[in-house]
Amino acid sequence: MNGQLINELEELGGEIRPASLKKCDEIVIDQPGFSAIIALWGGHLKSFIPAGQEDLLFQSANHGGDGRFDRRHMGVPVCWPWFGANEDHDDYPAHGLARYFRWELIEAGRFKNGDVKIVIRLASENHPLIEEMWPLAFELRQVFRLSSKGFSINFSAANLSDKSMPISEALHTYFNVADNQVAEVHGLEQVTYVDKLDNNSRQKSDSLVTPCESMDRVYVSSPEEYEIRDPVFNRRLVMQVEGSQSTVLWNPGPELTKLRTDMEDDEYRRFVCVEAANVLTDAYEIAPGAIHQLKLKVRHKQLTES
Ligand SMILES: O=P(O)(O)OC[C@H]1O[C@@H](O)[C@H](O)[C@@H](O)[C@@H]1O
Repeated sequence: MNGQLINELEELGGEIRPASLKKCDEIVIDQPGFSAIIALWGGHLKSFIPAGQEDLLFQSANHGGDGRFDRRHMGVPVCWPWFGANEDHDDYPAHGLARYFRWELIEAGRFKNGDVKIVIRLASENHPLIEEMWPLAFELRQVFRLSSKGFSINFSAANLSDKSMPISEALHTYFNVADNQVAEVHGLEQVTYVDKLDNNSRQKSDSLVTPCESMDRVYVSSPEEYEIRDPVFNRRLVMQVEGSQSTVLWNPGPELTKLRTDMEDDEYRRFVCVEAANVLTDAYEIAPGAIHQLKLKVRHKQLTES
């Protein structure tokens, strides 16, 4: 990492925490209104804590294994260029490659209004293993905008190859909730979803989602705004998306969590994954030379605040 970037980061009240996760650095930003951590391993926004509040993002106490494709459940994993299992290679990791490689910091600064701006990049040409597993050249960027009101991620993918690139993807956010039994997801009422825990049957419901447990749903053609209400933390987490046609709602519940060696038995109680995605019928192709953007904006508000 070059010295100028480190100086720019320090001017923001930021620092590099060396070799913190999977032998990669983390960027730590400490501001009067919030603190945030971006792990360069996988390009995860790992933590975002507004002043005086609980983290908006969950981190598992279980660090998973040390292998490249062992996961740690936390923050905002980037699932790209495929979501779920790889259709052609059953030995490839679930949810693509982007979350398993080291991203690089390329910019640290501020937007005009003073919000913190951090830009990171993952280019296939820098990783021989990516080129072996996914022969179409690409460059990914995440532009993080961080302020006391919340965070946004502008994820972009450029197809640098001369072939169409088939994509299914998600910003697989692990939201931190005090108790999934009373947390509620609003805004997906009357939207058709594919229920992966019920033979991929298509369902629709009139009501908000609660408790947020033992569910694995893909809402297709979903709206651009939805939210989590957390009565214990007394807050709403309002999500606005662009470039995302699907929303995935996931919580493994007690039985599936017990079967996992990479999550503690009771941790399912403390997160809900609400994922800005393009999957199933919303999967798409990026034309040669084209760029696709997926944007997620998360604002925290008090429960009664409009
Ligand atoms: O890869 P992770 O972080 O363990 O997440 C796994 C889950 O991710 C969800 O997005 C999928 O819908 C689930 O089917 C899957 O089990």
